[in-house]
Amino acid sequence: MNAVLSVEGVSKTFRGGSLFRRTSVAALTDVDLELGAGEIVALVGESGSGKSTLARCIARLERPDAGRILLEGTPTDRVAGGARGYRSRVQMVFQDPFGSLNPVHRTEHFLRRPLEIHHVTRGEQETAAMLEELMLTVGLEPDMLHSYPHELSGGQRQRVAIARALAVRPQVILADEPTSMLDVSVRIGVLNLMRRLRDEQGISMLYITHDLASARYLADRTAVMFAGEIVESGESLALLAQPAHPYTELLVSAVPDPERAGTFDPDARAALRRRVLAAESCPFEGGDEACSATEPVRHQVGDPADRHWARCHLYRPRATSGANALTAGGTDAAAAGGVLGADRDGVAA
Ligand SMILES: Nc1ncnc2c1ncn2[C@@H]1O[C@H](COP(=O)(O)OP(=O)(O)OP(=O)(O)O)[C@@H](O)[C@H]1O
Repeated sequence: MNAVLSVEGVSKTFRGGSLFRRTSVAALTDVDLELGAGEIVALVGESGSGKSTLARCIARLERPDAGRILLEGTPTDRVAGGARGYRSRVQMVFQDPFGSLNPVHRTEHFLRRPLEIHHVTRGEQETAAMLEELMLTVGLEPDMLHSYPHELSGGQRQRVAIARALAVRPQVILADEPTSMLDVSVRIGVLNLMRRLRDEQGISMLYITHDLASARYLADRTAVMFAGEIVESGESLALLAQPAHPYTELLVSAVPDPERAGTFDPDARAALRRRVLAAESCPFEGGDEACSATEPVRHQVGDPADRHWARCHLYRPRATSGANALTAGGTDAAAAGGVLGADRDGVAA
């Protein structure tokens, strides 16, 4: 598959502290990621693993210290039309639909502005038609163009934010936890909208989430971030059925599974999770020494068609995949309903 977006060896360290007590956080270390045309890739990992920093680097809101990001083979800072040209092709949708829409403006304002700034439409008639089309595309009544944000529900606001991103006809949408602040009942609608936009308009998406079940439901591929590195990646169904990195296993084991209650020890998992969150080096058994001696290489996992790999010294091929909460209900959204409803802490708790 030809990559629309390629992230190659990107690193980013934040430096801070006082003159006498410098601190630094390696938010991203040598990250590689590809997004194919019309592909949805989920980026999963716990809070602080570097997901948003990666999205912000791709959106040119942060500058990487090393590595490069290419849009159809062109470095992002050399894309025709400069920053505005790039932004018309790569749009970001943020987590907070409440904070991202200025309360003093009506919906129409949010959609009209990008049309005008990026010269998408010519003349009032074309603009009015486009405004209506955008509303219908995201499943909102055109009447709501006259509504203020406080008159809309959270789900409706996030649809307006998505319509605003669509206004410039982007090739790529970076969606940073777009459903985590929405009521459980409307999350699935927003995920279905994103899927429909990919199917109908061929838009590629990077979907950042804590919610593994929604990654499985929506994304063709899933990449797992741990402490600023991508430690595992593959077709979502294969990866989540057979997690190979111990960190992915830990995330999967946190997904509520009424059928398999008691198959893992919650105390042991909580203790491991505390070690993971405090970790500066690999906290998994035997990994620390091995990882500081040599970088783990990528191991292919399972069928090559699944493009599934993991980077871990502990990796050993397994004969069969094990069932877990994410494999129990097939791809049916209803089966995953309880899990799609997990809060940002639901997976991470
Ligand atoms: N502007 C900044 N200055 C200093 N440190 C930062 C900055 N932005 C992010 N960080 C740090 O970089 C690390 C990665 O943060 P990032 O927000 O990318 O993680 P995340 O996986 O998106 O987390 P969350 O899911 O909570 O948004 C964290 O340790 C964070 O504290």
